[in-house]
Amino acid sequence: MLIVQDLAKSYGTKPALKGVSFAIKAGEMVALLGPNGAGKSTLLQLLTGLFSPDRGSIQIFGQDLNAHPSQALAGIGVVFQQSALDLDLSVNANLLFHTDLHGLPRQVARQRIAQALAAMGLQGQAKDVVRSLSGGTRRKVELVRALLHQPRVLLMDEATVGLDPESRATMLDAVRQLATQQQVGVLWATHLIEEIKVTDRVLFLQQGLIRFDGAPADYLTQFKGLVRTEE
Ligand SMILES: Nc1ncnc2c1ncn2[C@@H]1O[C@H](COP(=O)(O)OP(=O)(O)OP(=O)(O)O)[C@@H](O)[C@H]1O
Repeated sequence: MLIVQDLAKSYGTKPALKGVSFAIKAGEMVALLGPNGAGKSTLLQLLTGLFSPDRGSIQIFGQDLNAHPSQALAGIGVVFQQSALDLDLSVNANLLFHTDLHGLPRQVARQRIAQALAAMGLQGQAKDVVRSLSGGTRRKVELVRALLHQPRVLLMDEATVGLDPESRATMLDAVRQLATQQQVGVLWATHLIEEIKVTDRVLFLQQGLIRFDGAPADYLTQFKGLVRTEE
């Protein structure tokens, strides 16, 4: 679903990524970890096409991001830590804005939105203005939004930060099910042990390089001091 090869990026003379390679398979949920400044945000920004790498390549569902950006980006869904919703619009209007951007016919879009909201238990909230929703509900709407164009890869950038434990668990369950049942590949940036445990694999980034790529249990044995339990 996602193939990253020898990715490098510097800001001026300061390297942020020094040659990062990994792949994510269909249905695989991968935790992305690393201390502050490790290069996680840079990696996620490169994966979303926000800027170009100095070296290396990214392929999303067989499309090269550099050569075919719009086809490649059509295969990716993103939930950022920062909200991407318009607080003054209804849930429905926000979601339709996203499906319009992706060129989905309105009839298809309305069906998908209704189904996706129901799947997250939000069927009663379509007409609510986003500003009136709780943080947890807003984040669920963000997840619905990220999935409406049916991406093959989902990027979650510390998407549960600021949520209460119950909302975190709901998001985590929803994404875990999505990976397993719909074979979406997931890259989940986090610092929390609870979130790492349910993933299939851990990528640990440090100073722009992958220092660990393997099973969550092995990661936790080797690097336990570097992750947190829920605050
Ligand atoms: N716009 C920028 N200009 C200059 N340097 C930058 C810029 N963005 C990031 N950096 C530097 O690149 C390195 C990697 O930063 P990055 O934000 O990718 O790490 P991170 O793992 O996401 O950290 P955090 O967890 O603190 O967000 C750091 O040394 C950072 O200071």
